[in-house]
Amino acid sequence: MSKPRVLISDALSPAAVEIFKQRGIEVDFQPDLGKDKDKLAAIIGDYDGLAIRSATKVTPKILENASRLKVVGRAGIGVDNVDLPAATARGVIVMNTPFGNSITTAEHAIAMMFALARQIPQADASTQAGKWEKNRFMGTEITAKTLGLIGCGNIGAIVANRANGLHMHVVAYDPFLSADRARELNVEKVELDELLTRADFITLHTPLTDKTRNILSGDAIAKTKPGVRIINCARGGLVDEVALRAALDSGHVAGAAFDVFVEEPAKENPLFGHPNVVCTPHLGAATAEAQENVALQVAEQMSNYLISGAIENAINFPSITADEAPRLRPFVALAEKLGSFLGQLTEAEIRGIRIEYEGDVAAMNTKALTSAAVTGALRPFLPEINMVSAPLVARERGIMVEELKRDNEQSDYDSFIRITIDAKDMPRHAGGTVFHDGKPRVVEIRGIDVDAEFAPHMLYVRNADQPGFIGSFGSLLGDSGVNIATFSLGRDAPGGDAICFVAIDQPAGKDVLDKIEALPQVKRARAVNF
Ligand SMILES: NC(=O)c1ccc[n+]([C@@H]2O[C@H](COP(=O)([O-])OP(=O)(O)OC[C@H]3O[C@@H](n4cnc5c(N)ncnc54)[C@H](O)[C@@H]3O)[C@@H](O)[C@H]2O)c1
Ligand SMILES: O=C(O)CC[C@@H](O)C(=O)O
Repeated sequence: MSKPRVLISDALSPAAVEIFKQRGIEVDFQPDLGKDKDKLAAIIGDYDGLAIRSATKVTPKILENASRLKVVGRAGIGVDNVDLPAATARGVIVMNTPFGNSITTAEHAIAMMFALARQIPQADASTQAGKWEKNRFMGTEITAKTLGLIGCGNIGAIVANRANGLHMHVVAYDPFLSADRARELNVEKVELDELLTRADFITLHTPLTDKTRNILSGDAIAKTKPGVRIINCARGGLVDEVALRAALDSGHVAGAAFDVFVEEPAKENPLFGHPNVVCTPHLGAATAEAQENVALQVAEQMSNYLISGAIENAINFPSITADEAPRLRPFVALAEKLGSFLGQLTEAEIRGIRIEYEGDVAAMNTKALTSAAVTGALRPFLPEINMVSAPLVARERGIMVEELKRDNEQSDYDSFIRITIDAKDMPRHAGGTVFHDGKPRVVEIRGIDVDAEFAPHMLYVRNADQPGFIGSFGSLLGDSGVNIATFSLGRDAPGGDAICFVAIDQPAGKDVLDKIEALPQVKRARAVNF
């Protein structure tokens, strides 16, 4: 059998090359190739593995040409340069290295805070220009100031630790930060509005998701303390750059230090040119130590997978042995999709996730299935979660994960999985099974029987069981140009609570959802995607 071949298309530490060679893998190291997407598309078909940082974009076009590609390894955390659904659809495992560069990135955020407080880049430029402007650069002390952390995961927690050492008071907004973890980190858990009004410095450490995009919007920036300084070493798009520029121009915001931008590479940007702005070109992870860590880790993980099939830190697949894989796969999909359905409906803090297994499925590898359920439930908030890290991520955030197994005397199905998300506002639950065709189906929502396959775009509607609803709902979708693919209905009693779960061919926009919610029988309407 020929040796597996790996392409490294970004500037990884050469330590990775050595690992691949030692493990008997052929390796091509072309550190600038990621910037040339046509050349990458032309040669990717020759490789079993692709090791990248952030410059290489793994697009559907690259994946179409990647006929033998089995694994993409990201030496770093964020996988937003990889089209995950396209990779998953082609059966390509995507791995990351969740912790290797966390300390380095936290240190960059702290360095940016000091650069802002003492205007070091500006003072350096002025001094080296021979100006000696001693009176121009009046700084601010960091000691006893309040640091507002938006996101308190791996990196946020390290920033909190360093800020405590600097005698700052740290307040944190993170819906997944438990009271115990906040105490352990010596941070005060607060809501976002309170953080905005209290913080002298704000630093962002969340992923970019639908819920965090523009978390510092113009409105949010307007609520901040006059003279606040803002640091973003997480992801471009968390802050509205145009609104921030206006707030810098007006003097409301005293300074901003950005490592990441809405468009990267950032050649032009609304923040550029402002005297109180400090920018770096996505250098958060750029230390020799972090790059060595992530390169070694990604090379080990990819080699293990290519040689023995072992899966570690995969974003899109659980750790499963070769024997179990075929039987488990449809139930993994069921657990993840049920979890994802409930996670997408949940806005409030999640306290617990319960997974009940009934019948044959109770005798399977429920650990992998529970990880799949937790991954699905938390991915709307934590897009980088994977099935390996899901139990730890839940534990660290104080989310209680409970597994119950029963025989199927009570159930109509050979195998049945029910998931309950216990959120601060209310519990939500749904159950499903896999039919002989191997397709996962939802068969119960809120205790009401339904029967629906999952589809990429769906509408979930809760309504009162009253005449006229189905007609007006169907007409509304038709008038809005939304085609119904499948339609599943259920109710608890005639004239009682009803549910409809509808697969649609086009995603439904907010305008359509607003119109559905305006129908007199409707209590709630949500778009969910799988
Ligand atoms: N600049 C760089 O070079 C660089 C390097 C490494 C990581 N990063 C980025 O830093 C970010 C944080 O990385 P991490 O390893 O700490 O991730 P993490 O998953 O450990 O932590 C992210 C935290 O954000 C929280 N969060 C999610 N949604 C939220 C919301 N709506 N409001 C508030 N908090 C929310 C989560 O609960 C979690 O605790 C990621 O976006 C990552 O890609 C950037
Ligand atoms: O590879 C890099 O330089 C950036 C890495 C960083 O953005 C990450 O998400 O790990």
